[in-house]
Amino acid sequence: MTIQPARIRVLNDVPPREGADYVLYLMQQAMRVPFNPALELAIEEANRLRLPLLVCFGLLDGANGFPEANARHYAFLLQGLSDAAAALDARGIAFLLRRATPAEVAIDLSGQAALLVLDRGYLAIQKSWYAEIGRKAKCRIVQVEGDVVVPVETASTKHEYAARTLRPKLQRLWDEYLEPVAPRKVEHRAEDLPERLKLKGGLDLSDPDRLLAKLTLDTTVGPVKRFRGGYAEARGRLERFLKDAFAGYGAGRNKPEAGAASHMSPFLHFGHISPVEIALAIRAAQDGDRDDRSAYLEELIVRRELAMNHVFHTEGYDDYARAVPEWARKTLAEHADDARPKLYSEEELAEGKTHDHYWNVAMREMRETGYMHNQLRMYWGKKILEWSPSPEEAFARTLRLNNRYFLDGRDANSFTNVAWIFGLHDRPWQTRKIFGSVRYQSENSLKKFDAKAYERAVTRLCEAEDG
Ligand SMILES: Cc1cc2nc3c(=O)[nH]c(=O)nc-3n(C[C@H](O)[C@H](O)[C@H](O)COP(=O)(O)OP(=O)(O)OC[C@H]3O[C@@H](n4cnc5c(N)ncnc54)[C@H](O)[C@@H]3O)c2cc1C
Repeated sequence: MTIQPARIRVLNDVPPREGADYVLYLMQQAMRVPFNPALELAIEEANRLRLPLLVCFGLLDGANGFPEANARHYAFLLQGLSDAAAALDARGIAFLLRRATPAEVAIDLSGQAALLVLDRGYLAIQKSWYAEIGRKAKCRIVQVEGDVVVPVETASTKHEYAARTLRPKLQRLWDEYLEPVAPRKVEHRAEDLPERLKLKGGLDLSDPDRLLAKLTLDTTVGPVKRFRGGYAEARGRLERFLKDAFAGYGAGRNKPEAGAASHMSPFLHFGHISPVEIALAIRAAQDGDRDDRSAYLEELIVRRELAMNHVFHTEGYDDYARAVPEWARKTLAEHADDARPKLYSEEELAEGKTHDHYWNVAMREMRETGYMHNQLRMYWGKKILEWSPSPEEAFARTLRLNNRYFLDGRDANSFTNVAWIFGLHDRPWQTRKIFGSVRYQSENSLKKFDAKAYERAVTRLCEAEDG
């Protein structure tokens, strides 16, 4: 199966270097071996040039750390990298993990590379690494989009107004992109790497939890037991979801207690599983009907890729003034002086010390286990807007809490969905206090599902974290 040309961009159109030691792949987003078009393209190129492949990753910590990442995120990241390193080794491919910025690692190793393959990524920090690499790497550079179904620029060339405007564009194209990525034969194994390249400065990933302890990180938010990173974990969860919970997803996805959620978001965020692999598994599922399938693909492809579209086209996606549409900022400003019957500090919110019992339960799930069901995330965010002194402050708090506690935080989905709370991708509704015409969510939405059963599930999950 060839890699769709629209996934590939040549950043530096020079011929592959002659007399090079390897083909280099900076695996900084698609941190997995299966369904990884960048990896397979790198293998094809290495075979063609009769070279081994070297895969690398730049690990940031301390003052250099990835923005807003803490020990919870790093634990999951390292577990996934350890899994990927073992899978690469099994295919005869060398993996080098260095404590440096991704740009430093790639630029340094590009000196002996025939060509460099990169993943794509649309957050500001990812774009800054790739821009630096594009300027300084000393060889041909090819970038491959492996973490969306339809490449962002192919799906649409503009900032989309809402899901309804992007959906038909994606639906027209997605069959073309829902193709398996066949593993290529590795013709020149890592043993072929010359002696002088015996990977100096590499970190040992055989025990990711031990490596975690050596890093300088924000440890005030710790690892969770509920989720362990890596492709094997992601695939296992997906299979359990398809067997036990997928039938009924269409009707049950709005019921947090029903278990009708795949929990794929942390794995998607870290690139531990491909959205193409998930979508193909959904299409092939034995259980579940048309409704379940289309509801899931709506979330996985339309909603997720709408978020990519927003971040791609919005320079200040983390800034209230630039991420929230004008009509929504205007109506929220008109109601900025409305009396707020309840006001909480960010600490009170983080600790779940509000008058709203089920909001506190949801906050506990997030704080202690790193996840919350989509239905409750909407309620959670709308209440922060209601209980904060201004919409600007509410936006900043929601984003900080989101990115601090969720394992899937700091994602295009995080920035887009937080902005959705404030009116992005939505339309004006009936006007009311504080919210103006931005959509409101009342406590009545808690009556649409079995909140007590949800609370029992959260208690069990949190006890398992303590045990
Ligand atoms: C205020 C708020 C904050 C959010 N923050 C994040 C975040 O930080 N990171 C994140 O990944 N998602 C976020 N979401 C979107 C959504 O809630 C999660 O993606 C979803 O709950 C993840 O759980 P799951 O994998 O079990 O979902 P499932 O229901 O099993 O859905 C499958 C996949 O579809 C995608 N998806 C589902 N719902 C949405 C959605 N509303 N928008 C975009 N993609 C979606 C996700 O990739 C998800 O993994 C947020 C939503 C809201 C309202």
